[in-house]
Amino acid sequence: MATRIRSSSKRCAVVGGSGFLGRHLVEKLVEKGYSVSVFDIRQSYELPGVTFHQGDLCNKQDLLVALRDVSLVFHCASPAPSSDDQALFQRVNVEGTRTVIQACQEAGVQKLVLTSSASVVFEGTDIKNGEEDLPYAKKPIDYYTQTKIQQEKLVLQACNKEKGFLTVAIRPHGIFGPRDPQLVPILVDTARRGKMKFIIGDGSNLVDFTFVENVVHGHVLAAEYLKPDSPLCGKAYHITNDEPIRFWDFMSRVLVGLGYDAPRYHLPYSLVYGLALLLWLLTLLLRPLITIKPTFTPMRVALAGTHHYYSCARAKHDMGYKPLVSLHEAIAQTVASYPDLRRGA
Ligand SMILES: NC(=O)C1=CN([C@@H]2O[C@H](COP(=O)(O)OP(=O)(O)OC[C@H]3O[C@@H](n4cnc5c(N)ncnc54)[C@H](O)[C@@H]3O)[C@@H](O)[C@H]2O)C=CC1
Ligand SMILES: CC(C)CCC[C@@H](C)[C@H]1CC[C@H]2C3=C(CC[C@]12C)[C@@]1(C)CCC(=O)C[C@@H]1CC3
Repeated sequence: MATRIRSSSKRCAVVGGSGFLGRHLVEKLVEKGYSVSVFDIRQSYELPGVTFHQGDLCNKQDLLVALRDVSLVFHCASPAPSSDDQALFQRVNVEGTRTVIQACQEAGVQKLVLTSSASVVFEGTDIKNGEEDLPYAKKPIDYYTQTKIQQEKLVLQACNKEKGFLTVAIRPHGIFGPRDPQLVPILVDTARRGKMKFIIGDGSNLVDFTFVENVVHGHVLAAEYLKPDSPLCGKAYHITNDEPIRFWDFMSRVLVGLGYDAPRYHLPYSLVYGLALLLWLLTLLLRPLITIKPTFTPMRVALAGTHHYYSCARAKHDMGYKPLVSLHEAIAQTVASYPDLRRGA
């Protein structure tokens, strides 16, 4: 490891800071008096007090410039799960994370907080109140998750108290909130195309949806509690709203809030999963000729039709985590933030 440069504990960098979660995190850090550098392949906004560095996290030289004099790094960059590009996930989430770790060590960064995912233990079957010590999925639901597992292992294994390099992983689940490019837009698009009429399964499956501000709060707490003598070193933490909700109730509340009808008709889970699998195989076969982007992928069907909610008791115990915004309030704020997605808009 290279010679350490003394850096202020209030200087931090957010890798992936132009993204949905990253930008919310940057805004909170600025509010809390941190001086923030954003490192991302794109710049999506400007904010006083924030320095932007555009580059690919697979390039160590680019990273080193952004990490100069920084003591704390948040790594929340990833290709979008929907990209379904195996080589890209491997390059960015695995090789790129290795590069982020090396760059942090060379730049004398003391703390690295990774945004992992609760899905690293999910294999498409029920998880009820899952704790962090569940084994990693042997058959992850997609390439994205497969590389999130490898990424988390790399970051946690890099924790080294003797060398003064501390790491921790935050595992959120189903992040939503203002400016989210995934969950609400995909849901509304599906509704607008008349495909949100069906409930997959009996509709009783409980899932965690986590408001982005609570996810940010978990990251900030993790950074502040990560010290050589703290239990956080080299560990993973679930961060959720701590209010599991029926998947289809959540979808209905968002849809109805935006003026659409709630799904009503039930379809058997195994039928929909089987059809999604067939469609996925078909898209693979046809890929050289045409690109099809199915709405109901096997991954989405599994996420929509099974129980998967996680305990955040460890985060409560080790870093005093408590969600700041209730699910009720979070849904209201989210719905109000999308006037353009309202029915008829
Ligand atoms: N959205 C969700 O429901 C969940 C997300 N996560 C994790 O949270 C993190 C943030 O996710 P979101 O904010 O939703 O995604 P996002 O797609 O909005 O943000 C990711 C950012 O990473 C940047 N990025 C991608 N490849 C890069 C590269 N090679 N070099 C530099 N920057 C690069 C993108 O430009 C983007 O700004 C990700 O690590 C994701 O795996 C975990 C659980 C749930
Ligand atoms: C078309 C509908 C049946 C459902 C639309 C909603 C979905 C787009 C979302 C419901 C659960 C979400 C989720 C993720 C992405 C968006 C959903 C599938 C993740 C896969 C994002 C990345 C992660 O790390 C895990 C998330 C789990 C929940």
